[in-house]
Amino acid sequence: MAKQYVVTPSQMKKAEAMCEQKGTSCAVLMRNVGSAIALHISRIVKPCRAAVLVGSGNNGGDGFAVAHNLRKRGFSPLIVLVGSAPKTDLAIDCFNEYKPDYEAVLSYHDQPETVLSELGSCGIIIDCVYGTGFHGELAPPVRRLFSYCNGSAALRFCADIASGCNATDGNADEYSFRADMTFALGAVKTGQLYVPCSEFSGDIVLLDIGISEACFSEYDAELNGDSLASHFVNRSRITHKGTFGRLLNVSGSENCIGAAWMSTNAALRTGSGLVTLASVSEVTTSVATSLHECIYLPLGSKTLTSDCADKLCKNAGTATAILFGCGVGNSDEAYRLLCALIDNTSCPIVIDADGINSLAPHINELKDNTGRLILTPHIKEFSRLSGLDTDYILRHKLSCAKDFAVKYGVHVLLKDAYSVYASPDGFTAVNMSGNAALAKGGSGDTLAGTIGGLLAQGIETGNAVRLGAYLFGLSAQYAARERSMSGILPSELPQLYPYILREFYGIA
Ligand SMILES: NC(=O)C1=CN([C@@H]2O[C@H](COP(=O)(O)OP(=O)(O)OC[C@H]3O[C@@H](n4cnc5c(N)ncnc54)[C@H](OP(=O)(O)O)[C@@H]3O)[C@@H](O)[C@H]2O)[C@@H](O)CC1
Ligand SMILES: Nc1ncnc2c1ncn2[C@@H]1O[C@H](COP(=O)(O)OP(=O)(O)O)[C@@H](O)[C@H]1O
Repeated sequence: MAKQYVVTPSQMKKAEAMCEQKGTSCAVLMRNVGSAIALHISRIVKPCRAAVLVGSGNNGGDGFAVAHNLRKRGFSPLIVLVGSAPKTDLAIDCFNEYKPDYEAVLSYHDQPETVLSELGSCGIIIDCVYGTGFHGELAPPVRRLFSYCNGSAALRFCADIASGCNATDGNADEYSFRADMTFALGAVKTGQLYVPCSEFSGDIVLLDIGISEACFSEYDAELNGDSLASHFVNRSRITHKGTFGRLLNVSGSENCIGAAWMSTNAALRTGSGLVTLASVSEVTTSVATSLHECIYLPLGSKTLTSDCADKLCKNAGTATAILFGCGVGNSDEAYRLLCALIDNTSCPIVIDADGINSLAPHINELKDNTGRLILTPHIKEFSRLSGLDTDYILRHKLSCAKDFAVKYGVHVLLKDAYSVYASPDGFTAVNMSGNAALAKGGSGDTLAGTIGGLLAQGIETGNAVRLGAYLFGLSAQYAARERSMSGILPSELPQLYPYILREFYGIA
C-alpha cells in the first residue's frame, strides 16, 4: 500500500519529470488518466451520451483520452473544444489518435448555442478544460458555459481539479465548474483542501495514474491511507486485558452525558483492554446503564471541579492514555484538573472540546513534556487556541496546524471535512476519509474516544491519531453504502470498526 501525497502544481511537475526519468512517459500517463477515469465513471453511471469539455492544454489532452476510453465502455462521447484547438504536443497527439472515436467535435467558440443545446441531452459532463495550469479568471463565455453546466441535471465530473480553481491556494473564480466528483490525478492538489476550491470539487477521488511513491521527492503533506491499518494492534492468542492498555476518559457533565457515552463507546470499540470513565456521578450512573464493559469513577456532581484532582490523579497512575475534555464544560476548574493530570502522569493525553476551550487562554503556559499532548480542535476551537481568524485558518489549514504544533511542541488534529494532522517536528498529514454524515454533534466525541482507545494500546502517537481519523471517516463511508448520510448517527459508527477491519484489512 503505497504512500499518497498532497502536492502543489510545481511539486507535481517534479514528480511527473521524475516519473519520465524512471521510464514512464507523460504520454503514457495521459493514457492512464483516460482509462482510470473512464473505468471509475463506468462503475457509477450506465453508458449514456457524455460531453467532454476540453481545453487547449494537457488537461484537455486527458479529456481526449477519457472520451476514447468511455467509448470503449459503451458511452457516446461528444467533444466540446472550449477555447482554441489543442496546443501541447501531448494533447495534439491524443486528439489525432482518438478522433475517430468521438460522436462529434464541437467548438464552443464557433457554435455556443449548439453546444448548450447538445449538453442538454448528455447524461454526464466531464470537465477537462483547465487543470493545474489554470491562472487568473475565467473568460465571460466560459463562465456562461459553466453556469449552464452547473445548473444542468447531468452528473458532473472533473479531471484533476475543477476548472476555474487554483491548485495551489484554492482560490476560485465564482463561476468555476462545480463537480459531483473530482478525479485527482496521481496526487491531491493542495488547493483542493481549501475553500472555495473544495466546495467546487464534490467528492475527491484520488486515482493512481502510474506515478510511483518514489517520484514524489517534494510534497506539502502525506495522505492518510490504508497502510495505516498496519499499526493496528495484533491480538495474539496469549494475551489478557492488560496487554491492550488502559484508557482513562475524563468526560461529560450534567448537560453533556452523551459526550461521555460516545467517547467511551468509541474507545471500547477500538479494542482498548480497559476503559475507565471518570465523571460526575450523574454521568457515570447514566452511562453505566448501557455501556457494560467500562469501569466507572464517579467524581462529585453536576460538573468536574479541581477538588477531585487527587482521586483522579491516583487513578490516572495506571492509565496508558488519557482523554480529557468531551463535554466537561469550559471553566478554570477544568483547566486546573487538566494541569493536575499533565503534572502527575507521563502517558499521552488527548485534549478535546472543553479541554481545548479551557486550555486556550493559558496556551502560553504550556511547558516541558508537551510532546505527549494531542489537541483535536475543530476550526473554531483552533481559532480560540491560536487567535487566528476562522476564514484565515480555512484557507491555510496546513501551515496553521504545522506552525502551531511546532511552536507548542504538541500534536494537533485540526478537524474539518479534510482534517490536518501535524506533529511537533513539523510532519503533516491530511485525512480525506469521511463524508457529510459526520457533520453532526457528537462526531468529535466519537473521534476523540477512538484516538484515545488506540493510544492506550501503545500505538505511536502520530500513527494513532492518523489511524483514528482515517478509521472514523471510513466508518461513515461504510455506513453510507446502504443508508442516507442524513440519518447516520456518530454514536452508531464505532460498531462498524470491527467489520471494516475484518472486511478490508483481514484484521482478526
Ligand atoms: N504533464 C504530465 O505529465 C501530465 C499532465 N496531466 C494533466 O495536465 C494538466 C496540466 O496541464 P497544463 O500544464 O498543460 O495546464 P492546463 O491545466 O491544461 O491549462 C493550460 C492551458 O489553459 C490556459 N489557461 C490557463 N488559465 C486560463 C484562463 N484563466 N483563461 C484562459 N485560458 C487559460 C493556458 O493558457 P496560457 O497560460 O498558455 O495562456 C493553457 O493553454 C494536469 O492538471 C493534468 O490534468 C495528466 O495528463 C498527467 C500527465
Ligand atoms: N462534511 C464532513 N466530511 C468529513 N468529516 C466531517 C464533516 N463534517 C464533520 N466532519 C468530522 O466530524 C468531526 C466533528 O468534530 P467536532 O466538530 O469536534 O464535533 P462535536 O464537538 O460536535 O463532537 C471531525 O472529526 C470532522 O473532521
